[in-house]
Amino acid sequence: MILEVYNGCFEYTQGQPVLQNIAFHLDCGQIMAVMGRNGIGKTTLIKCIVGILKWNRGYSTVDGVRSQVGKPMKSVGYVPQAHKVSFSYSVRDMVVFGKVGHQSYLAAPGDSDYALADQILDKVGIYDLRNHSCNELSGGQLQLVFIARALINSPKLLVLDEPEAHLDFRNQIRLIKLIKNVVSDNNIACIINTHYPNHALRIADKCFLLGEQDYIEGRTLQIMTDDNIQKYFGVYSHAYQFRYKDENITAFTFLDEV
Ligand SMILES: Nc1ncnc2c1ncn2[C@@H]1O[C@H](COP(=O)(O)OP(=O)(O)OP(=O)(O)O)[C@@H](O)[C@H]1O
Repeated sequence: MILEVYNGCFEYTQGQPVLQNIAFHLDCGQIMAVMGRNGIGKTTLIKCIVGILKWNRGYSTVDGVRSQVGKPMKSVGYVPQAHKVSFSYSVRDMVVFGKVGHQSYLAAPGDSDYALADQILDKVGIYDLRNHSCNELSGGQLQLVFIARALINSPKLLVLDEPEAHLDFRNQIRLIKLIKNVVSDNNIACIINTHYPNHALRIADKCFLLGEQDYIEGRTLQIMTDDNIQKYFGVYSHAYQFRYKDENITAFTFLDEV
């Protein structure tokens, strides 16, 4: 087991809980999609797991180590929600400095760090951008840079907050294939916050559906049902199945709001 959340509770304002008695675990090689309405607490959950926020009650561990505010965990590769901000670094430096960040602040990156960064940039599909300044990138390109940066430390748990937000269709597909490959090739685990149920159905072993009063989690196909979509999103949907390249695909069409 790589991640365990035990009875996690969190509130920003006393008496107004956002997360209540959250409990689940994730094994190596598994991907979990976290889904729920806007403002329900998905990012808050992720921030508690990576130690940006402190659980009010309960705890979480990654690879047996409890998350602690102010102590970034080397075993976690965290990619926050994309914000278009200015970075004058080149793409390569941005990725390499992700590694140095876990070493002494005096440590300068070496040739092997840059070689590794190039390898990861190639894997993520943005090798050609390696010498561009991050300031020149689109929101989607910058998002891919941050994913490469998260991968440079060989994390055991990859935590992605709406990574597809700025990506076009082709890059969305490339990203979910990349996540699936990175997780299985390295036998790591991944939590992904997403507003795309079809992505969850395509890559997630488990789903976590967060509601106002409760949550459900379990195997993706058991959680992502028309009834649960109606209950947790207030939307009528229709799930359909088909085969593509020897794979059984399940996908949703949204029909109307409840
Ligand atoms: N720093 C903060 N202080 C007080 N309240 C906050 C803070 N950050 C978030 N909240 C509130 O906590 C709730 C959960 O926010 P969170 O960002 O976790 O939602 P989310 O499910 O990730 O939303 P979205 O899908 O829109 O990204 C929201 O009501 C939000 O307004």
